[in-house]
Formats: sequence, C-alpha cells, structure tokens
Amino acid sequence: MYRGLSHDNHHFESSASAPSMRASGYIDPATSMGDAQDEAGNIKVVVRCRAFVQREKDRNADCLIRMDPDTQMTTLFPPVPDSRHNARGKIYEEKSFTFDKSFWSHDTHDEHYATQEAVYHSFGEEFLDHNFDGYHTCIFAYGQTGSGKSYTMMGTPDNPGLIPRTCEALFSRIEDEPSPNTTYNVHVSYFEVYNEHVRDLLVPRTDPPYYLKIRESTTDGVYVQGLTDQPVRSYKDVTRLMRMGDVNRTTAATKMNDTSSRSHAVFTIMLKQIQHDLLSDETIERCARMRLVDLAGSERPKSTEATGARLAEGGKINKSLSTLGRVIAALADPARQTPGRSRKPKEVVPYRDSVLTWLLKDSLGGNSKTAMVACISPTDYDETLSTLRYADQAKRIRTRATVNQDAITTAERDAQISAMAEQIRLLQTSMTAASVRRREEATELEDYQKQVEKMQRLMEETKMVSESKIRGLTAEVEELAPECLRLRDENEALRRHLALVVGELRNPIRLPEMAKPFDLESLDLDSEAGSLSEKDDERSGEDEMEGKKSPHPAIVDEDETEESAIDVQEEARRLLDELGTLRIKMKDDYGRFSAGTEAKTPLREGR
Ligand SMILES: Nc1ncnc2c1ncn2[C@@H]1O[C@H](COP(=O)(O)OP(=O)(O)OP(=O)(O)O)[C@@H](O)[C@H]1O
Repeated sequence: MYRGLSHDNHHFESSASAPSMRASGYIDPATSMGDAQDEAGNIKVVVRCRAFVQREKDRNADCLIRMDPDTQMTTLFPPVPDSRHNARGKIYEEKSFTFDKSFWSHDTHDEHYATQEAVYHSFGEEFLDHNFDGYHTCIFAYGQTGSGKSYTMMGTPDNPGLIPRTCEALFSRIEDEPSPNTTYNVHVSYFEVYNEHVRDLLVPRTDPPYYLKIRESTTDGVYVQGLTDQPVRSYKDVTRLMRMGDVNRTTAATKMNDTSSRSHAVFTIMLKQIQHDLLSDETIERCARMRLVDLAGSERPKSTEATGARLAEGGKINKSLSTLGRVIAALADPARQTPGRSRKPKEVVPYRDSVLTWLLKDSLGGNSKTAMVACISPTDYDETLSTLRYADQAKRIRTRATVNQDAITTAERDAQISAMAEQIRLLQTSMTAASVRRREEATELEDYQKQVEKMQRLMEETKMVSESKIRGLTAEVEELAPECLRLRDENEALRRHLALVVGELRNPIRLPEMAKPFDLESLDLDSEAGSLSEKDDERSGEDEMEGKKSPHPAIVDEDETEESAIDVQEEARRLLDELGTLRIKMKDDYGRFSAGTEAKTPLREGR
C-alpha cells in the first residue's frame, strides 16, 4: 500500500544550486578559444514529479513515486490493482532509474519540495551560463499529457517557469554588464508544430491557418522559412511576446488536462555578444541559440476519451513523439557513442520522419548542450514507466557543442559590411529586374489575352458574316430556281420546235400538181431556228447546180431561216452556259458555306 507513503527518507535537499559564478559576459579570447571550444557531453536528464491535480485528489489516488535526494534515484512502485490498473495477466513491478536530478514537486509541505525557482536554479541557470559562453542550448520537456510540462516550461503568472526565468535572468545579466565595450543583440522567435505543420506564434492567427516551410542550408542548418525573428531589448518585450505566443498556441480541454497543449511549442532566444577591443581594434562575436521546447503530451485515447479532431491531433502527437523516441534510440545506440570500437553499423537517425525531430536535429545530436525534463504524474503507472524509460535512454545521447565565436578586425568587419552591402545592392538590382520582368511578363500576358479576345471577337464576327452570306445566297438561289426551271423548259420547247421546223424544211410535204399551191404567206418561220444537216446542205447545193428554181417559196428564204435558227440556237446555248456557270457558282458557295445549313439550302443537283 503506497497511499500516504512517507517520503521523508527519500527526498533530497533543496535543489537550489549555488548561483552561477559568472560575473559578466566578458569574453576572454585567450580562454574562450581554448579547450572549451568543442565540448562533448551527454544530454542532461532530469525528472520532475508533480502534485496531485483535482481529479486525482477526487479519486483518492495513490502516489506511486519516490525520489531519493542523495542518489537522485526515482522509483516507480506498482499500483494497487483497481479499475485503472487491472489489466489481466499484467505484472506491475517496482522500477528504479537514476537521473542527473530528480525534482520532487509533489508535496508543497515537504522539505525537499522543488519550486519553480529551484528547478531554474538547478540547471536553467547553468544553461544560461553556456549561452553566454557561446554554446547553443536546448531544454525540452517530455511527458504524458497533464504531467506538468507547460507548468515547468512556462509556468503561471504567479509561478513562472523555466522560459520566463531564463529570459529575466538573461536581461538582468545584460543590464549588469560592466564592460562598455560589450554589446548584446537579442532576438526571439516562437512557433508551434501542430499536426506536422509549423505555425508562427508571433503573428495573429489566420483562418485558414498559414503554415511555414522548413528549409535546410549548409550554413544555417534546418530552419523555418519566414519565421518572425523579433528583436527584444528588455524582459518586458519578451513577456509581451510570450503572452502573445501563448494566446496563439493551440490548446484544448481533454479529460486528462483542462488546458492540454495540442502542439509542440519551440521558444528560441538568439543571443549575440559583440565585444570590441579598442587596442587591437578587433571584434569578437559570440552567437548562442537557446531553444526551450514544451512538447505536446503523449496520450492514450482511452485515457483522454478523445474523439474527432482531438483524437486525430493525439494521433499526430503520438506519431511525432514516437519518432522522437526512435531518434533518441538511434542516437543512444552504443555503436554511435563509441565510433570505431563497435563492428555494428551505425543506425540511421530518422530525423526527417517528423517535423519536430527534423527541426530539433541539431539540438538532439549536434552542436548543442541539451537537457530533457521528464515530467511525470504521481499516479499513472504505465505512462510514467514509459516516460522514465524514454528519459533513461536519452541519458546515453552525447552531443558535441562548439563555441560559436568569430574574431574579426575592424577592417575585416568593414570589408564584410561592404561585401554585404554589395550583395544587397546586387540582390536589389536582381529583385528590381525580377519585378520589372514580372511586371513585363504580366503586361505581355495581358496583351496576349487582349489579342486572344480580339481574335475571338473577330472570328465570331467572321462567322456571323459567313452565316448572313449563306442566308443571302440561299435566298438568291431560292429566288432564281423557278426562273432557271422556266428557262430550261423554254429552251427545251424551243429546241423541239426548231427541230420540227428544220425537219419540215428538209422534207417538205410534196403536194400533187393539181393541188392548190402552197400558201407561203401562212408559213411563219421568223421565230424558228434550227441547224441544217449536211445532207440538207448537199441537196440544196444540187438543186442550185441543176439550175432549177425551187417551186417552193420557202426555199427562197432558206438562208434567212437558217440564220434565225442559228441565232436561236446560240441564244439557247448562251442561256445554257449561263445556267451552267450559275450552277457551278451556286455549288461552290454551297460547298463553302453549307456546313450545317444544308437543310436551309433548297439547291438541287443540276442535271
Ligand atoms: N509542479 C506542479 N505543481 C503544481 N501543479 C502542477 C505542477 N505541475 C503541473 N501542475 C498542474 O497540473 C496540471 C497539468 O499541467 P500542465 O498543463 O503543465 O501539463 P502538460 O504536461 O503540459 O499537459 P499537456 O501535455 O496536456 O499540455 C495543471 O493544472 C498544472 O497547473
């Protein structure tokens, strides 16, 4: 039974360590360029156990944790089987782990109670020292949902956590800087990784949300493109930004935590110290990056009773945390820690498998001094065991931190500035050219579109003209068709008539001698026409040669009649030709414009 467990003998003394001995940010080029330049070390791992929250008090929960202040050992005791810890066949065992520090923040009345201030003094201050020495640092809080990560990192207005305390101490050190030759430049950024997307917390939220891209460069490593990098001059400036970021951060109430963080939040402080030596006219610059990460909590859907969006968020959170676990496992691999000794090939570190691990690549396995705060709840055996195992593995990770320092003379600095100015000038020129090009391209595109519209309009007009032309021609053809038929019939009649007349002339009816002479006057041949056959010509010639005068008066007018017949014939031929030409023209127009209008065209194929 561990309810009311006495911790008297297991807690350590006040965890407030001695304040940093660092007096100022003065950079000693001689020492700073020495051994401290490249420092390999393990990730610092601390564990913090929080107090009961109301829901745990309500169910009279047992505290399953003990911490030994002397050995820094954290022990997890098996729970009394109850509705929450009754998995059939499951064996709950006592488990012990030793970390760099075990913070007992469970019982405020306990003499070893670790306050927010104590946690900061224990290692927050030490990490700030590293920053002033020019090292990049990273502190991240890990643990199940509701275990106290946000409380440890950000805290409350009354009980500020590591982030505000670090910032406050940073500015108080800057203000206390005794050397007039040292200047500081501080920038802050704050972003969250929500559902595998990066969102800037220092800009107002938008709907739909605006996500930032992650880039990697040889000089800057992995970075968030377009992230607000706000210059700050005082702690007041920082608190304003922290508040803004916290308001923008995605939180929601779950069964395990009323204000559960649904994202990983990364607060970054960039500290640049510039020290100018008047005698040597040399400038030493140190750049340090402080990353303070409040991870989203791992969660069991069964415990949080999440559904819908919350459940999906939880899935993404767990996925990225399990990738973090795999990254930690790969980095903690003994083959990696003792290169050359092990024959086992080094495991590939899956940094890129999640946005979080990709962004923390440098902090987890590169140029950084890193600490992990494993936050645990005093009541949940399974989740706490999982967190303690995670933390235990992280202890084995070694990083190699380097002092990020550059020493340059004033002349070099001036040269750098003018090189940069030149680069900016070139960039401006190319930007101007690019925008001119873009403008030109836009104008060209506009012209092109206008031309296309114009062409479309023209085509439309042409179509309309063609249609009206077809309509006009069709009407004309329809109008001409009866006349054409009439002409053809008339021509036919004339031809028949002419043939009859010619036949009559060639073969005149011979009247008997006694008969009444032929009444020439009654024969009207003026309008008759026809062609004479050769036979007829021959006969006429014979008659002339014989010198016989034809008794038939018609023979006297034969030439005249023939001329008239020829005229008629020519007129008919001309009409036929005209008709043919007209038909060809009609056929031509019909072919050109008749697509889809055939139904309207009454043209018949000419014979
Ligand atoms: N050391 C502590 N002392 C007192 N109360 C604490 C402590 N740690 C956490 N709490 C309380 O526990 C509750 C949950 O804490 P917190 O929100 O920090 O959890 P979390 O791990 O950040 O959760 P999540 O992952 O869901 O965001 C809060 O009400 C907080 O005030």
